[in-house]
Amino acid sequence: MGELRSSNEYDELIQWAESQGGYCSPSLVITKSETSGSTAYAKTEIAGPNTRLLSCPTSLIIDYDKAAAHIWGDPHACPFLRSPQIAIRLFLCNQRILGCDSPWAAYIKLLPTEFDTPLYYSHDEMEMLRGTNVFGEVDLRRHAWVEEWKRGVMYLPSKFNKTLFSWELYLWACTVLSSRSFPSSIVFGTSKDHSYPVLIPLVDSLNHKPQVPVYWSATADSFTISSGNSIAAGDEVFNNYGPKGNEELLMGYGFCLENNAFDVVTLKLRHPRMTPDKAQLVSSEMTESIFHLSQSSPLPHDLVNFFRIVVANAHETQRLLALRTVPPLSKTAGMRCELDALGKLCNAVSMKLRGISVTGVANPNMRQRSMKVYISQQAKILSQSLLAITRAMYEALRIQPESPDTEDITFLSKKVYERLPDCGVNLDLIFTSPRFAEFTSAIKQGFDVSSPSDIRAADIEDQILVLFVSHLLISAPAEYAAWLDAMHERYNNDEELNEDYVEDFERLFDTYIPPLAELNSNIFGEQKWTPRVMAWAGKIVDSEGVVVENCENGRPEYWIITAV
Ligand SMILES: C[S@@+](CC[C@H](N)C(=O)[O-])C[C@H]1O[C@@H](n2cnc3c(N)ncnc32)[C@H](O)[C@@H]1O
Repeated sequence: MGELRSSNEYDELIQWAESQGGYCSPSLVITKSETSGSTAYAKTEIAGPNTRLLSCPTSLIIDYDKAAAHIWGDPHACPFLRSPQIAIRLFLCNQRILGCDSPWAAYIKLLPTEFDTPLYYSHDEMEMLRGTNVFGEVDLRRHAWVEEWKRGVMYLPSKFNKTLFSWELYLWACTVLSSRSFPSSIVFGTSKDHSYPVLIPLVDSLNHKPQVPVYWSATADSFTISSGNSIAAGDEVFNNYGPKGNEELLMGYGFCLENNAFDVVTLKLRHPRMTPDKAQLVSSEMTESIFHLSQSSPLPHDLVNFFRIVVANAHETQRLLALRTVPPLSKTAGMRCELDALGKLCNAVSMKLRGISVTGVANPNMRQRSMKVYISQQAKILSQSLLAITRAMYEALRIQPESPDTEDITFLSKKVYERLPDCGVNLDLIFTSPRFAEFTSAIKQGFDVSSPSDIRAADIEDQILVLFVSHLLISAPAEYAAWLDAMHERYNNDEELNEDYVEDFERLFDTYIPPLAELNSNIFGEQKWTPRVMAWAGKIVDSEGVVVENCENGRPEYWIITAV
């Protein structure tokens, strides 16, 4: 590789571009900064708006046609029409190999050769990212680029010395493209679906500042960036790379922004196996769905809806299908579904939050600073999401919002948990309620247990709940009338309680009911106790329950929601 660096590097770049029809505003000075390559400043005030800053002639823009023609002689002979970025990366590699002999030498020699993107991180640096999306993404991206590199080099015409096209050189080309390219859809008007990255020498010398007003304009002859407002003398002159979150900035560009208003947490959720009705509700052929949490939208409707679909029982699924045409806010399929969906979402978000941590380092370097900003903002958005989920639980349980509002999630979660006895039953409630003392006493004797913990330890929670719900179905207490009616309508029919299903409960009936009837004939001696009633209760226990974490001891509890 030829030696490329010179002292007045940026002047040479400007002269080279201007000699071919390019432009650099006389008010601009481009210098080399310590940390992030070139930085542009306003030498004198730039009067805005719409003052031309930099232009690159189309003849110098590095695009697919030039890359393909340069390497394969004829763009039609290039095998990468569908992956134009491969041709451009190979082209860039070759320009670097050519050194001073490259027609783009004035540009290539100024391109950075070291990057702070995570593909350049050491093992220890990667460890600091453990638990984040970037941690997993790095290996995937490296793998994809390595495969691309192998394919690219394989198809290089024989006139090229393939041994010079090393993986390190290809990675450099990939990173140059990820950190400073423009989309062909904007530069050449190619369709968005077929957009690919192109390099625009000189115009790519500006750093990123979100929301800074700039204009990009393309003509047949050149591509120009103009300022959208006036810039005072001495101020840095920025481009605006678009609304990018820190994950995208870190992966593609190697830096992060503090208080980045466009930051998001991306949640990729694999689809569990779904019934055809649920698959229809998800309305995607994909195997996973992607959601973005942000400060302004910490609990997106489509994310909650995805969890509703995942947790919905058959009846709730039908309700969701019927509600499809209703605006997103009203897509609830009842309290149980809401609680289950929000609970599972809460677990997923908490797990993600627990998986990441900011490692404190004295005198952090640029990479460590970026990671700290990235991870702490991810944690902040995840915490906001947990708060929004807890508030949504308030709404689902019809609890009056706190006044004044609080962000204390522990306090809010405690209130949610305390509300549950008004909406459902669990083992603990059955065991402590005087109303069910007679039932509980027979269970204690019959099963030789003294508490709900004993029942859970013996792994017979389901059976006890089936006995309890059967007891409610048989005794039909007035305060459960509305719920019992709903349960009758949903599950007490021949389709739900078919012979095979009821047969499974015959053994349960024979094992439990006669001995319990001896202990308490008042409750268990009733003629109404049949395998079918127990099967009906079994359906209810299976479908109308929700696992909730006890906020005091963190233990999962199974609640049957009886509010309708
Ligand atoms: C298109 S280049 C911008 C000009 C660049 N400074 C150069 O070396 O030519 C993009 C790179 O500049 C740096 N950069 C851009 N904006 C930045 C910012 N706001 N903070 C830190 N680095 C930035 C990053 O290294 C990024 O990969």
